[in-house]
Amino acid sequence: MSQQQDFQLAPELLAPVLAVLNQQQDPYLEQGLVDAGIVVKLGLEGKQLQLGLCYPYTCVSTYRDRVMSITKALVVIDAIDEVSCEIDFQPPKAQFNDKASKIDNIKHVIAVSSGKGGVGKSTTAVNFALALAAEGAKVGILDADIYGPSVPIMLGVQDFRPTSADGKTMSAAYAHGITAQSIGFMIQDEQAAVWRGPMAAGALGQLIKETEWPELDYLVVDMPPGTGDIQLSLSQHVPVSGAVVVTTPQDIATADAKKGITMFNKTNIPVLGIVENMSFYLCPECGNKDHIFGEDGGLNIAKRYKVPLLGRLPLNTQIRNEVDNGNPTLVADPDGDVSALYKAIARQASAELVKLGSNATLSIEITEE
Ligand SMILES: Nc1ncnc2c1ncn2[C@@H]1O[C@H](COP(=O)(O)OP(=O)(O)OP(=O)(O)O)[C@@H](O)[C@H]1O
Repeated sequence: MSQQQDFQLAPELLAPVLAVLNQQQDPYLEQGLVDAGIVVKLGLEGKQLQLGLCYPYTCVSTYRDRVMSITKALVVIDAIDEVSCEIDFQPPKAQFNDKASKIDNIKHVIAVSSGKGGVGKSTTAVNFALALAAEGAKVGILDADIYGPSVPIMLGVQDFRPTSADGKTMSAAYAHGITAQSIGFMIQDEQAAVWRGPMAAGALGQLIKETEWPELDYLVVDMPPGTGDIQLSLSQHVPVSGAVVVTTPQDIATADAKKGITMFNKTNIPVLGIVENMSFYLCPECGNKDHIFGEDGGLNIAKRYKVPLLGRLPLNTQIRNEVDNGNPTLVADPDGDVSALYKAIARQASAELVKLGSNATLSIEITEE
């Protein structure tokens, strides 16, 4: 439970109110609202019920519908004519083990990874981070794709240069409501491409630990692609609460995604779910859905590894144009259908973290295969 309960109702009213509230199932936690610890405050003023809810996962865009449905159920009780509802969001703090070097200010680190390059991992990481923020969280993104940093361009902050007031820590960029750090702010693309493993690992460690992160609920880490390349020589400890694995549906990509899941399993990092990117092409002319890269690849992996399929994103010119021009879909079209898909992914991924509970956090220790 994220907050202390403050229930100030007479026992004869408290019982039916709690019963009604617990009949309301949380769609992600799959529990009644009371059992899930979401109901934190109850009081009565005249015939107005004062209800306080505190969600442990981000879901602001669903508040309105939820309050309407809760109110409808509660006003059936005689003593209640109306409901005044306050809603808060408090993610539970992850329990870091001793080995992991904790990052101050950051409650959860979520790695976004792909077994293979070019599947849209960075596009997904950026829109996922913005979706978590749109759903009510304080979010940062760390571009750990040392060999091909694309987050600066995707967020439209490629001209940002970190500064340091004390010579020890460096500032981060702030774009579209999220904080961003990237090696791309410091070096030219060609420089990174020739780095050897230890140098890249050192740079990544510095980026994480020496950035002045504000208070963050989630730090999304856009990992380098792959599991068997130089990325795995980045042997270090980063406390990670969970990983999101991005794949496209075709066999060659899903085979690599499986390797990614195996890597996370070996390092005890829970996989929060799979995102199937470029799932289908929806013809704007005739509405025909074409599964260009095959069908159900992501779904099949999700079933095989018993992890959720968090969402399926279409192959869509809008997604490409917007993110490649520094104005990702969540910013360019926040209320559109594609943004709704990213927000659903954000809600479910953050809810999966809650379901994992205090077992969630272990350290990434990436070593050579
Ligand atoms: N769903 C999509 N529809 C259309 N274009 C997309 C989609 N997702 C990503 N793209 C485009 O595909 C290209 C590659 O995407 P991105 O850089 O996110 O891939 P990546 O997996 O991070 O690549 P790398 O591993 O090489 O860093 C970009 O131009 C991006 O705009």
